[in-house]
Order: sequence, then structure tokens, then C-alpha cells
Amino acid sequence: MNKNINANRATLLISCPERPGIISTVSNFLLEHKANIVHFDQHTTDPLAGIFFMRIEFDMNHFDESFSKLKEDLPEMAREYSMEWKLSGKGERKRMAIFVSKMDHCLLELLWRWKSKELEVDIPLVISNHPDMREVVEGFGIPYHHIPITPDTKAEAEQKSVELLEGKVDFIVLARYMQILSPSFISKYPNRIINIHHSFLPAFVGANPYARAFNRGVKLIGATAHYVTNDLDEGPIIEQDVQRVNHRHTAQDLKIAGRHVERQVLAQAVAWHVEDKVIVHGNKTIVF
Ligand SMILES: Nc1nc2c(c(=O)[nH]1)N[C@@H](CN(C=O)c1ccc(C(=O)N[C@@H](CCC(=O)O)C(=O)O)cc1)CN2
Repeated sequence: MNKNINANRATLLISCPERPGIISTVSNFLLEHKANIVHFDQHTTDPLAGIFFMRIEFDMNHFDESFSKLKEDLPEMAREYSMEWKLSGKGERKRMAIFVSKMDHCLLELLWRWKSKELEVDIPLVISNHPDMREVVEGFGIPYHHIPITPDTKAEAEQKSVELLEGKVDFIVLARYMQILSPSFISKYPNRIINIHHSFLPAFVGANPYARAFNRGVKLIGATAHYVTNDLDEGPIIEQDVQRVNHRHTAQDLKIAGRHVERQVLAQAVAWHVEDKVIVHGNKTIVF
């Protein structure tokens, strides 16, 4: 359950060079701004010369006034400790776009969780390079945009997506979307595009991982949710899981078994992103 939707709840994410006194400084800063800490997590990569990560959830009475003052004063503290930070709160519902091709299982998992209010986001639109999912998506009352793609029209098609998304979404989920996004597109949403790859990365990067896994005779199949970067399927991993398989399984059996893993892994990664539980550092994530 995303507690950020709590009217008086806010979340602060911090990354900075490790040094003594960070926790004390941040907790005093919050106290001075009338914030009551509800959850507190931190991680240090290397106490001697590492990076310090922190996630704090806090409540504020008289939220609007206190939150505004906190937001105004935060940069000064951040400068002193060379902090990168992200502050969100007051029920700010994130706006999620979904990209899909022909497969429905990951799309439906997200839509079911949205409809049941488990996933507390807004979904302004779904974009697809195929018409197949129109009826499903419009059945949930969500606009569906079919933008066909061929090798010759890829750039033009992507520009149409850019225009549809402009100012409407905070992040994008690729729910088995089978088109490689351009660096230009990705640059507009840094660490804000989540993909589900249907293998336990780094195994079987790229297309047709189940067929390659079957040919390799694997005993585990898996799925990986990661942020999208220009390096195909090599972005920061958010969540993974696996499922045992054996010699009796056909390649099709692997695909069917894999679908259950994919949808759970993707939904968990999206939930953690929505709840501001993920910090990206380099090509890795810290998930609180
Ligand atoms: N820039 C990135 N784009 C995408 C990524 C990524 O990591 N970086 N992940 C993919 C999803 N994906 C595997 O999970 C994947 C999808 C598609 C392909 C591919 O070869 N697509 C071909 C077209 C295939 C078709 O038309 O059916 C292509 O785009 O030329 C590989 C991996 C989503 N995008």
C-alpha cells in the first residue's frame, strides 16, 4: 500500500558522500520543520569512503505551510552535504503510462492492481504498436493509442508517443513492449522507464530469451524488472525472481510458466517505484 497518498505523509530520499553526522543533521532538520518521522531506512556502501543512502517517511500537521518551508530550506542542507535528494508528498499521485505490444499478462496485472486501488497511480494513457489490447484497455476506461511501427517509421512513431506523453506522465512502464526505445526518448525519462525482461538477467539479454533458455537446458527461468537505458536490458535492476523448470517442459511451457513470474516481478517493481522506495546509484539500485 502506498502510504504517500496519506494526506499528511511525505517521503525524502537522499544520496550523499558518507561522513559522520548525516543522520543527526537530517533528523534535526525534520524536527525543526515540525516533521514526525514514521519510517527511516539507511544504507552505506562503504563506511570509510562510500556513499550514504537514506529514505525517510514523515508526517506533518499543518502540512501545506510546513512542507513548503521544508522544501524551501532543504537545498541549503543538501549543499552542505553534497546531497542528491527527492522529496514527494501530500498525496502526490504519480501518473503512469503503459506501453504494450501483443501480450496481455503484464498489462492486466498492472490494470487489476490499479483498479483494486492497490497501485495508487493515475493511468492517463496506454500506447501500443499493435491494436490487440485496445478492447482490454478501453474496458478499464483508459485511453488507448495505437501507433503502428515499422523499421522505416520507427522515429516518426516514437515522436508521436513523445507528443502524447508530454506533460501528462511521471513515468512509463514497458509491459512486454517489444520495441527498442531510442536514446533520445530515454533521455526524456531518466530512470523513469521500467521494463520487464523475460529472463533472469544478465542471462539471455535481448529477444527470444525463453527459446534460448530452452535450448540451453536451464533448470530456472526468471524475470527481471529494470530501468531502461541505452544498453539493451542492462539498466539498473529493481526486482527479479525465478521459477524452477525441468526437462519435461517445452519451450512453450517455459513461456507460460514465465508469464506468472513476469507479472509479479513487474508489479512489485512498479509498486516500489511509486512508493519512492528505489534509489538508483550508477547501474545499481538501493531498494528500501
Ligand atoms: N533502449 C531500450 N529499449 C528497450 C529495452 C531496453 O532495455 N532499452 N527493453 C526492451 C524490452 N525487450 C526485452 O525485454 C526487448 C524488446 C524488443 C527487442 C527487439 O529486438 N525489438 C526489435 C523489433 C522486434 C519486433 O518488431 O517484434 C526492434 O526494436 O528493432 C529486444 C528486447 C524494450 N525496449
